[in-house]
Amino acid sequence: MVLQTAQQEPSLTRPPRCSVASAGSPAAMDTSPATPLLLQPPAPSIDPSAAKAAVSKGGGAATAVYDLRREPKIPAPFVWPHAEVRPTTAQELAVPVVDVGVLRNGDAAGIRRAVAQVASACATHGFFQVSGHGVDNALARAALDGASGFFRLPLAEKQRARRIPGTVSGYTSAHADRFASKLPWKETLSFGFHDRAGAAAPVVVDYFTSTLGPDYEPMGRVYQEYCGKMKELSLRIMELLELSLGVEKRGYYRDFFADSSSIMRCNYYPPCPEPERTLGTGPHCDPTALTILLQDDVGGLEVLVDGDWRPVRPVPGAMVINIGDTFMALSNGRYKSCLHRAVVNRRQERRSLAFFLCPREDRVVRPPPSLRSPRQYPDFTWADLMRFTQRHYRADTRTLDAFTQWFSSAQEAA
Ligand SMILES: C=C1C[C@]23C[C@H]1CC[C@H]2[C@]1(C)CCC[C@@](C)(C(=O)O)[C@H]1[C@@H]3C(=O)O
Ligand SMILES: O=C(O)CCC(=O)C(=O)O
Ligand SMILES: [Fe+2]
Repeated sequence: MVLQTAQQEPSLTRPPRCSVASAGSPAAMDTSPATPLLLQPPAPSIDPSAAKAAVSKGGGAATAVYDLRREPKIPAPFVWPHAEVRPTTAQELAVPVVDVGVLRNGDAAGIRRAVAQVASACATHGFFQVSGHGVDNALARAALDGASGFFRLPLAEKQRARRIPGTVSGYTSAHADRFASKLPWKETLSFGFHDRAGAAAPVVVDYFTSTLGPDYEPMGRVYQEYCGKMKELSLRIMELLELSLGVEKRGYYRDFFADSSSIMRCNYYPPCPEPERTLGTGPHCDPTALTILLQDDVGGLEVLVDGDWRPVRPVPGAMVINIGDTFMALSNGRYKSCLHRAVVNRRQERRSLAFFLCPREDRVVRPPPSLRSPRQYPDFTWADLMRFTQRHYRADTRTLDAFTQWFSSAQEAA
């Protein structure tokens, strides 16, 4: 890893008043000028050996070089509080596999079954898996392998796509450019997928070619097609959620997301010499509306159910679905955003692709009339919540509550 001086994140006028802390998570983003660590993942199956940490000073900024391939134990910034790395219970979570293909062929009994499965999952832990999703294996495989190919590039090449401060797009290693502690043991590559009335401009292809060059056009095309399929699947799932909530206006959620500003995130979790002391992704609810997760066969996703962290076993060909904070607000709290995390292991790298469905930035998040009273959350836009998570608050187990307090106090003061 190479230490560099952090970019001072621009801050909005009124940072959150509340110094909310929950489950040991930081009250608000640590905006002190952290000296970020860049985690260069070991090539696969490298066993750590003797530690070598050299600290050298240059130009007034302290720089330290860690080589995670050699560290016998993980650097302090990656060590999480025990409360958050609590071990997993052995018992896997029985997550229903919902056949969403029934929506395409109008199978009334199948639709009733799917609606009942979704209602039951969302009334408890909020996770379900989907089959009949229409994403062919070759495309899913290409998207997963594309992620491996990118994360195996030399650090300097990946850094050409480094995250733009204050936004979610780009490459990050351990979020070391944003946080000074509880660093997640992962690298990520995120980019936007915007479509208007179902027509998607080649924004993903453009992202790869403009950020990384024309050689990355094929990779951009894979993810452009993949994101298009994810959006189609998201809208079918919105139909099932609508039916399961008894929303009187058919198409309310589907129309709400017809225009979208979604986020695609590739997660890469290198093997870790001390997996029991860190996390790949810390305990959180997704601030977004719906997450479609394609995971490889390694396993690591865990859901908090009745105080226990329960593994979600990868089901070949299925995709994992969970609702996030924005949909919790769209259902006026009827469905809860799901609390989950990702653990790492000693032996195997793990990849997961998360497609986060988000409304158009300026769309006001408001539940359908039949679910509106009493209102649990204020009207807000996705741009408001997104900026909150990118500039003021590290998304954790109670992001929407913290956001609501911050947003309401900012409105009162205005
Ligand atoms: C809007 C987002 C913020 C995060 C990426 C998307 C949806 C999930 C969020 C995240 C994964 C929740 C856990 C903390 C986080 C910082 C992370 O570990 O990556 C969150 C993402 C982010 O802020 O980059
Ligand atoms: O990698 C996983 O299994 C989960 C990742 C996740 O929750 C996220 O990126 O929001
Ligand atoms: Fe998540």
